[in-house]
Amino acid sequence: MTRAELDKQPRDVAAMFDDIAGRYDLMNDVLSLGQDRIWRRAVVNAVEAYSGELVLDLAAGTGTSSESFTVKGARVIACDFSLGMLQVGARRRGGASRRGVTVVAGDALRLPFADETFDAVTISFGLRNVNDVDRALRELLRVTKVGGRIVICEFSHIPVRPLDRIYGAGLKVALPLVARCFTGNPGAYAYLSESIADWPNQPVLARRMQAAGWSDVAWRNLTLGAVALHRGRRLA
Ligand SMILES: C[S@@+](CC[C@H](N)C(=O)[O-])C[C@H]1O[C@@H](n2cnc3c(N)ncnc32)[C@H](O)[C@@H]1O
Repeated sequence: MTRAELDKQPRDVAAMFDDIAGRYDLMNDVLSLGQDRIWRRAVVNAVEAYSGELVLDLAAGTGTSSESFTVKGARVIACDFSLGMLQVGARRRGGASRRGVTVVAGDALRLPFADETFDAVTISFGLRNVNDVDRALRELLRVTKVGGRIVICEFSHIPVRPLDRIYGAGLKVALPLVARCFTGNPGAYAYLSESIADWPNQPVLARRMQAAGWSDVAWRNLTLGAVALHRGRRLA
């Protein structure tokens, strides 16, 4: 049973996701009470990928969202460094390159793509797990075409402080408890609540995106701010 700590050592993070890959999508539905489907739909709308475009779905995991980006004809590269997560997804889709989605193993801190490859890049619930967020934001910028866009979906903070504290305390108790019933790795879900509590709030993440070189940065809260969608553009 492997769990990552808040220093987010890449080996621990990848091993933790390898460990929970089989039940990952089921747990998302259970723990979010189905809200994850609403969040994913919001990401697809924000990415707005069209025919002829190439989209990078970074930290794609099992690729639950990846296929949705192909609906209007875009092609998607689903990239992750957990081979366990990628394999579960590829098995489910019937292959590593199916229905407009191609799976590529890679690290967010050293993306295996040339400069200015993608029309849009997106990362859902992945950035929080990367041990050098600013470097990942710069890598994402590097592989995005000038004029291209980024959409980040991540757990965030309810803007009303006392509510956020109550919510955080609830997560700390509930996540490992529920995970104990459904998975053999409650530690991974203790890490989830700890990493959410430790994650910067919406304005701070927006400033870090700007510092990495992203322009027109804005965000929108989902589920009262429990999740936030940040967007930006590469202008130069
Ligand atoms: C919570 S899952 C999110 C999966 C998927 N995006 C989703 O929305 O369900 C986080 C994913 O980030 C991946 N990840 C974390 N750090 C990474 C890195 N440095 N490079 C590539 N993938 C990474 C993990 O392997 C894991 O699959």
